[in-house]
Amino acid sequence: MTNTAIAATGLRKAFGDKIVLDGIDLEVGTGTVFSLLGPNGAGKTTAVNVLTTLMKADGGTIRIAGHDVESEAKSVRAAIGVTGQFAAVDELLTGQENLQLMVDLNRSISGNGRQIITELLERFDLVESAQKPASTYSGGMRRKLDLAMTLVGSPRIIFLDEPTTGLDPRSRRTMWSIIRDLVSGGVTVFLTTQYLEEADQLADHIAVLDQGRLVAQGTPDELKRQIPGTHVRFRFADVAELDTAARLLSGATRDDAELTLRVPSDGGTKSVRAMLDRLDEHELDAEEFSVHTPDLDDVFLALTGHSTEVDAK
Ligand SMILES: Nc1ncnc2c1ncn2[C@@H]1O[C@H](COP(=O)(O)OP(=O)(O)OP(=O)(O)O)[C@@H](O)[C@H]1O
Repeated sequence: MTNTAIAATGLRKAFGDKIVLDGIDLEVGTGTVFSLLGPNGAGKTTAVNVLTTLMKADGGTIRIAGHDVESEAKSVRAAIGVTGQFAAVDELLTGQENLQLMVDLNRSISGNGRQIITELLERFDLVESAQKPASTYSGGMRRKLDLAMTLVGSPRIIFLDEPTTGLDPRSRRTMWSIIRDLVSGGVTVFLTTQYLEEADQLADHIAVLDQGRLVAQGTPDELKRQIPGTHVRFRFADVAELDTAARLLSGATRDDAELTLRVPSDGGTKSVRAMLDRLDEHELDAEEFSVHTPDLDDVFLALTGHSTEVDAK
């Protein structure tokens, strides 16, 4: 048994002379959420297509659940579920019929198909609409049905290509909690998103894709620490304390009106503890204390030189 669910090395893909994936290496641990983050057109869907055997890479090797994507495509397909941006949902069929179709198509199902459908409808809160055509569903319901259809065969590795694009905040949160439940059940999730908050919320590991390359990889916190701007903020009871603290902590900038000090820091426990110890030595007690890390929008801007704002529509 391997602890790596997805491993890709030197992944390359071009359309004509447009290089979309320019030598990508990535590794996703079993039972973790990996988020491939990038703006529109960065190559996220292409990466998913190549990893899931839907498209042939021009170069590189990919192993999914220990199987080589090229020589063992069938085993790879049996191990994965894919939910794309363009839902597999048939608008004319009801929710239940869509799920039944997946059951009928999925020869590997061992259990009772009817029971699987009932459980999925309940789990995704779709029981009441189960007999209605999917054309009457909201965007959020359609996404849920699409994911439910992906789960019919109980895949252990799931690819979610922009699962919440276009959803309202409430439906997005519902989808997040469904994804978290899947992961707590041991499922590995490969998630693409243009929403930095989504990657921050869900992912154990984030890779930032820009112009065919991964420009950064790490945990959300590691990424945030890579860029300048992380700082620790203290608030003191009076100006005298603020004065003393400002002398003790190097690089601090003060705000006399707010009685706060802002001290550049990597936000790590070691450096924060050192600051607190220093204040403690002089019997200074901050009234408020917080570590500020930039959000992922800042990270993207710092790493790629452009924001995702205009694209994240
Ligand atoms: N079959 C194809 N033929 C030619 N060019 C393609 C093809 N598929 C994708 N591309 C191009 O490759 C680039 C990456 O597309 P891709 O869909 O992978 O990006 P993405 O990051 O998923 O973006 P989005 O968020 O818009 O889905 C785009 O410039 C796109 O136009």
